[in-house]
Parts: sequence; structure tokens; C-alpha cells
Amino acid sequence: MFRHRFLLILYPAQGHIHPAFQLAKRLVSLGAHVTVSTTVHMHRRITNKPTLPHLSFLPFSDGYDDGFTSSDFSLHASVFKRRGSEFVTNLILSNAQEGHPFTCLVYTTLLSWVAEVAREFHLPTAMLWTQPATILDIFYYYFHEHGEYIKDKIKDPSCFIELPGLPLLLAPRDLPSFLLGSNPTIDSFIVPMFEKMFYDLDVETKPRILVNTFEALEAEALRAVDKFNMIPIGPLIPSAFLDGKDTNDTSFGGDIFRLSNGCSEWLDSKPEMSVVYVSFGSLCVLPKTQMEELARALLDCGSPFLWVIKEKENKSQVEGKEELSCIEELEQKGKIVNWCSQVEVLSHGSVGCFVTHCGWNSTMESLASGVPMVAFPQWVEQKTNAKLIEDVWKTGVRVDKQVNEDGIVENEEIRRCLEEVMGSGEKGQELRNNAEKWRGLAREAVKEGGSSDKNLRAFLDDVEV
Ligand SMILES: O=c1ccn([C@@H]2O[C@H](COP(=O)(O)OP(=O)(O)O[C@H]3O[C@H](CO)[C@@H](O)[C@H](O)[C@H]3O)[C@@H](O)[C@H]2O)c(=O)[nH]1
Repeated sequence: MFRHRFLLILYPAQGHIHPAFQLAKRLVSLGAHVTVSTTVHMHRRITNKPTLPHLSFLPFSDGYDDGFTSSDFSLHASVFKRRGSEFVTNLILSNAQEGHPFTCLVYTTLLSWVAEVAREFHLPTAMLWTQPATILDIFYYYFHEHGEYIKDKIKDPSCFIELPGLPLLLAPRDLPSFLLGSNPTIDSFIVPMFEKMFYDLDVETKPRILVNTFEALEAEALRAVDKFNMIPIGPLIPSAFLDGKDTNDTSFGGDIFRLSNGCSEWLDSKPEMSVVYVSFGSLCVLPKTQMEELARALLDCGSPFLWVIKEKENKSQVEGKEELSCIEELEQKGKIVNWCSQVEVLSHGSVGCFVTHCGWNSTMESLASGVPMVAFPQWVEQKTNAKLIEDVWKTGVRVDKQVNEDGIVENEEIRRCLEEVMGSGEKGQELRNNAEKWRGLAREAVKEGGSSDKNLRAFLDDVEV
């Protein structure tokens, strides 16, 4: 008989899958049974699911098992919610009838309908927030008493925004992209979804929010909004690359892209801290002109590089290595792969710098591996993450301060940042020292008796029925 039976419902995006799978594994290691559910389409795309006793997968149909191809995202959200609610309701009922009822429901961002269902059954819930606590605070302020203040400040790019409890002044360009209205098609659909999510959280008293961060990294932000019970339990990264407690836990086990071979062997052949690793995560597709500038900078900086360029998923996307004019030279001087085990790459001694889009998982993985960054943020909350990386944690330099009239960062600027991070000068040394400091603190947090370890155990006690 299990003390805890969790149902984890995941939004179908790589950025949610990796940390949620890691949370599932930790819960199992602490004696819980966990059922993980996401859409049939996403479930089928994941090629390497973790296999553990007491961890099971039960996908549900959102009505689009071959993928949602329309741009009517509101339609998808409403069908997803209706079908998802029916699935969760039926599963709760059938598990209870079979004598092994769920004791807690956990859901990732934008799925607050899970909490609505759980309330009907008087089941405890927690949201798993896959971005920094700082972002949760910013959104909270935006949808509550500081909305007008932020909207007013955004009008003047030279203004600074000060929010209670946050240890940094934000320029409009540091805010999550959805609040800036720069992409009306996406913003007009996403912003109301976030608003609804915060409205749903308001219904609860001190909702539990498990955050993929750790105490030392965001101590103030974790306490800024006293209406929330934010519980830092990160970094959610496979144990072999963090505390080393479970040497078999060497991958997230949730990849949706085909892994390329030969990365480790290639890295083994390079001197210590000599390689620049480049990746823009699972969603970003860079414009062709930006890819060309980045390619030139990598070639000119002289360091070997490992660059992840995802295969084109459809013809309308521009990323894809065959598009690059200097592809032959690139393949001679560096290695281009479709997808790699990023945690393995970042923990390899030959990697000296990570050129990253600052997705939160990549940021945490870089901090936990002690690799300094060239922060190259694109959208979502990445510009805020880049601000934190450069100004608060001081483990990287931000490349997007100088863009040309087309919004492109040019070769010279990218190269300047690469040289700063890879160089033997004072700045490079300071970044490496800070990166090493955060690596130590990240490991400290997850080891037995560390803050994240204690928090997860306390959470289990709290939701025990
Ligand atoms: O070759 C690769 C490249 C990436 N990864 C992994 O893919 C994940 C990428 O996650 P993240 O860095 O968060 O980027 P996105 O996939 O772009 O994630 C989306 O979701 C995140 C979590 O909500 C947000 O922080 C981002 O801004 C948003 O773009 C990480 O775990 C990486 O280890 C690999 O395993 N191999």
C-alpha cells in the first residue's frame, strides 16, 4: 500500500516534460506511486520514457492525436480542458473504485482546470511551475495591483520597473514577451490563459506551487507574494549530473527529438573548457539572417563548437543546417547535431561556455553544471532569465543589448561576448568563479538534508491524507 499516489498532468511541451519527469522520479524515490499523463500526441513523440517500478504513463486524447495544426489556439485550449477534465474525473473515480485512490494531483502551468476537478473530490493539489519564481511574481503583479503601473512603464523603453520583493530593476525589454504585446497573435491567446490561471489560484488559500528553483538562487522572489506557498524543489535534473546519488539516473527520459550520436567522443577529443556549446531549446527557430551571423561569430572566435540545429519540422521553418551558406566550414571546425543529451554535454569538462536562449531548464542546467553563458534570449520569459543571469547571478553576458534595425545581433557583438566568456581576462575569470559557486549551491540544495530535498519531503508530509 502506498502512502502517496500522485497523478501528474503535463502540458504537452518539452519545457514541461523534462522537469516533470524528474519530479516524478524523485517522488518515486521517496516511496510514492506516480501516474504521468499528457496528450496522446506528446506521449507518442517521447521516444525514451523512464522505466521505473511505481511510475506509469497514461496518456489521454485531446482530440488531436496527430497534432494540432491550426492557429486557433483558443479552440485547442477549450477542447484540451474539456477532454482533460473528463479524463481526470474518470481516472480519479476508477482508481478509487479499484481500491487505490489518488492522494494528490500535480499539474504544470496553464492547466488549472486540474485543480478544479481535484476540488470536487477534495483532493490536495500542487502546481509545478517550470520557470523561475521571479516570473511567477511578475505575472502575479501584472494581473493584480501592479497591472496598470507595468502597462504604463512599458510605453517608455528607458523606464525602470520596480516590483516589491524582487532584487532587480527591470527595463521593459527585460519583461516576459507576452506582456509586451509584440506578437499579437500569440499574446492575445496566451495572456488571457495566464490571467485565468492566476484567477484560479486566487480561489485557493495559499496554493502550493512547486518551483523548479532553489532557495539560495531566489530567496527573495520565493517570498515576494505571500498569497502563494512557493516550494523550491530544484534543480530538477537527473541525479547523475547533480548529487550523483543515483548513478543510473543519467537522462530525463523525455526527448521529443531524435538524439544524434558521437557528442561525447567528439567532446573527449577537445581540451578542457575549450568548447562553445550552442542550443536554443526545443521551440525557438532563429531567422536565417540570425543563424548566418551566429555561424560567422562561431567560426571567427576560433573555439571548437557543438551546435544543436533541430531538424526542420515543416517547410515553413527556416532553421535547418542546409540553409547555412558556410555549412562546410562549420562542419570542419565544429560539430552540428540535431539534438543531444544537454545535461551530459554541459557536465563534460571540455565545455567552457553555453550560448543559450535562456529557457529555464537550460539556465538551471547551466547553473548546476557551473558553465558560464552567453545569454541570447528570444521570447517567453527568456529575457528576464537573461537579466537574472547577467545582473543577479553574474554567470553570463547578455548578447542582445545591441541589435541592428532588423532586430538581429550581428557577428561582431556575438564574438565579443564569446571572447569575454571564454577569455582569460578578469571578466571571464569572474564569470567562471560565479558559475562554480552556483554549481556548488545547486548541489547543496538537492543533497540529502539540503533545502530542496527537505522541501520535497515536507511537501509529501503536507499532502498526506
Ligand atoms: O539538444 C538538446 C537541446 C535541449 N535539450 C533539453 O531540452 C530542454 C529545453 O528546455 P528549455 O531550456 O527550458 O527551453 P524550451 O524547450 O525552449 O522551453 C520552453 O519552456 C521553458 C519552461 O517553461 C521556458 O523556460 C522556455 O522559455 C520555453 O521556450 C532542456 O531540458 C535541455 O536539456 C536537450 O536535451 N538536447
